Amino acid sequence: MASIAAEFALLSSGLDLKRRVFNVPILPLRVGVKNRLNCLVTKALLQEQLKGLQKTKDLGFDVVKEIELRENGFMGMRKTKLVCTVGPACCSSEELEKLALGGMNVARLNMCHSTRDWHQDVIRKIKKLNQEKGFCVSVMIDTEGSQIHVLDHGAPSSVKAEEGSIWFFTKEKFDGCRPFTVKANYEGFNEGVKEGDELVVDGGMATFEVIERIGNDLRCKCTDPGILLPRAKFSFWRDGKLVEKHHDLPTFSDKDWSDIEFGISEGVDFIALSFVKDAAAVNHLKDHFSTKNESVKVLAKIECLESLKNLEEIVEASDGIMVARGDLGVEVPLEQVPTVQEEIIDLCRRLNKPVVIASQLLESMIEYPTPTRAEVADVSEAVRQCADALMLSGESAMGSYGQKAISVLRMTSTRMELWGREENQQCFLPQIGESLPDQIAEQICSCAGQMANKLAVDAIFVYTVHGHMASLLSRNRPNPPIFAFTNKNSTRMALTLQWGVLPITFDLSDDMDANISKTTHLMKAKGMMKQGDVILVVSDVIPMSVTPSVYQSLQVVVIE
Ligand SMILES: Nc1ncnc2c1ncn2[C@@H]1O[C@H](COP(=O)(O)OP(=O)(O)O)[C@@H](O)[C@H]1O
Ligand SMILES: C=C(OP(=O)(O)O)C(=O)O
Ligand SMILES: [K+]
Ligand SMILES: [Mg+2]
Repeated sequence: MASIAAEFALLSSGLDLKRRVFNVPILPLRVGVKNRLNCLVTKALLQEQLKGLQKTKDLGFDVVKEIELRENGFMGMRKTKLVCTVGPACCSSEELEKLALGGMNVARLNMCHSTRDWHQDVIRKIKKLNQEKGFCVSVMIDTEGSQIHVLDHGAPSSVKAEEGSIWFFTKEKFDGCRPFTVKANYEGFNEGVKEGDELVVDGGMATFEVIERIGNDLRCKCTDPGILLPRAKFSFWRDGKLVEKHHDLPTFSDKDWSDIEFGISEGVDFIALSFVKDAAAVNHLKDHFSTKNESVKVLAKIECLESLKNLEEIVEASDGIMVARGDLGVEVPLEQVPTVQEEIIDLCRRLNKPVVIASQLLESMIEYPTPTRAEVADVSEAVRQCADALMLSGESAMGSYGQKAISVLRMTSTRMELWGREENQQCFLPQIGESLPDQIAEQICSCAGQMANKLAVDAIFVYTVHGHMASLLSRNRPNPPIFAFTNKNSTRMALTLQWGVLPITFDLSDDMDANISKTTHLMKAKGMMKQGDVILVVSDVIPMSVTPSVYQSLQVVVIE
C-alpha cells in the first residue's frame, strides 16, 4: 500500500523540484486515480507522525503543513487552499480531524441548514482540535440570505414533472398534500411575472411556461420535463433574459443578522455573505464590525446577476470573494459560468483579494468513491486559473466519501500547480497601493516573487502584523511557499485562505534581525530547514518610532 509520502516521492522522482525551472514533463504515475484514492488512508499514517510533532504548536505552526513539508520538501507543498462544508456526514470530532489531516484549511458552515446548537457544537469542536492537536483550520459561516425557492412540493424528496402537466405555484399555506402544487417561500415570488414567461427550476432541472397569473398563484405548464427537489430555486426568463427579482429581496434577513451575531460571539474567522448585490451591503456589514472592533473577514458571494453587474465595487469592498457557482448557474446561462469564473478570478488577483471557487467541484462523489474525469478537469482548471481556494459542499457535508473528495482536491491541485507555474507568473498586476509605503510594499513583493523564482530559493519568509505583505506576495504566485510570521491570531486565521501562504504565530519584535535569526533557528531546530537552504526574507513590521519605509525590506538569507 502506497502512502502520501510515496505518492509525492513518485511525483518528485520525475522532477528535481528544488532547482528545476518548471517545464514539467508528463509526470510518471504508477497507479490510476482510483488506486491512489484507495491507498490514501491518511489517518493512521499521519497520526503516527503527529506524535512527535505536538511541540510544534508552540511555534504556532500548522502540524499538517509541517508533515507536508517534511515529506514533500518546500517545492512540493500545496498552494491552493481547501474549504470543506461541514454537515451531518463530518460533524463529529473524529471526522473533522480526518478532514483537517486531509488538508482542510477552512471549515464552512451553511446557516441554511441545521440548528444554532449544532453549529455552535461544530465551531467549538474545530477550535478544540486546533488547540489540542495543533491544526490551523479557520471557521467560515455562510449566511442564508434571501432567494426564491420551493418550501413544499408535496413530497419528502424529489417529484417528477412530466411534459404538458399543469402545476400551481403558490405562496398560500395549505395543509396536507396537494398534487401538482408547489409552495414558494416568498410572498412576492410572482411579482413582475407575465403570462408567457418561462419558470426555470434549479437552472434547468425542469422548465414551465406561465399560463396564467391568479392572485398569489401562477398556473404553469411543464415544457421541459424534469425533477423538482426540496428547496429547488426558481428563476423567471422572458425573451431569453432573466427577469431580475433579487432587488426585491433584502441581503440581510433578521435571521442573517442573528446568525452573524452568533458567529461573532463564537469567534468565527470569515462570514460569507449570500446574494450580495452591491458594495453597500458589504460596507454595511463591515461598518457593523468596526463599531465592535471585530477582525472577522467578509467574503462576498457572487451568485446573482446583479452582483456581476457591480462586480468591481463588490470585490474592492470585500476581504475576499466566493464564486458561488450553484446559484450563479440559476441566474446566468450555464455556458457562461466558466468565463464568468475566470473573469472573477482575474479581477480578484488584480485587486489582491482571495477567491474561493465553490459548488459541484466533485458532485458525483456525494454518491461515488471516484470523481468523473470532467470533474477532475474542472478542479484542475480552477487551479490553473490560480484561484486561492477550492470548496467542497455536499461532497463533505453529506456524502460518504468526504475524505476521498478532499484527497482528490489535494492531489489534483498539487499536480496542476506544478504544471502551471510558468503561466502563473505571466499575469499583469496593476499597481493598487496609493500611499508611498503601500507602493513600496507592492514593489518589494513583486521583486521578491521574481527573485524567488530566478534564484530558486527554498522559501519566502515574511513578517507581517495585518497580513498585507503576505497577501501581496501571494498575489505574485511565486514558486516557493510563503511562511508568514505574525503576532496576531486573527491574521493567522485569515491567511489560511490565501494561495501559497503558511501562516505561523510568532512573537514579533521591533528588532528585525532578531526576528529573522529566531525564526530560522526555530525552523532549523525542528528539522524543517537545514544548512545551505536559501530564504528570501520580506519584512513589513513597522514600529511606531521609526520612518516606515526603513522597515520594509527584502534580503536573501542562507541558513548556516
Ligand atoms: N449543516 C448541515 N446540516 C444538514 N445538511 C447539510 C448541512 N450543510 C450542508 N448540508 C447538506 O449538504 C448539501 C450541500 O451543501 P450546500 O451546498 O452548502 O447547501 P445548499 O445545497 O443548500 O446550497 C445541502 O443541500 C444539504 O443537503
Ligand atoms: C455556494 C453557494 O451558496 P449556497 O450553497 O449557500 O447556496 C452556491 O450557490 O454555489
Ligand atoms: K448559504
Ligand atoms: Mg448559493
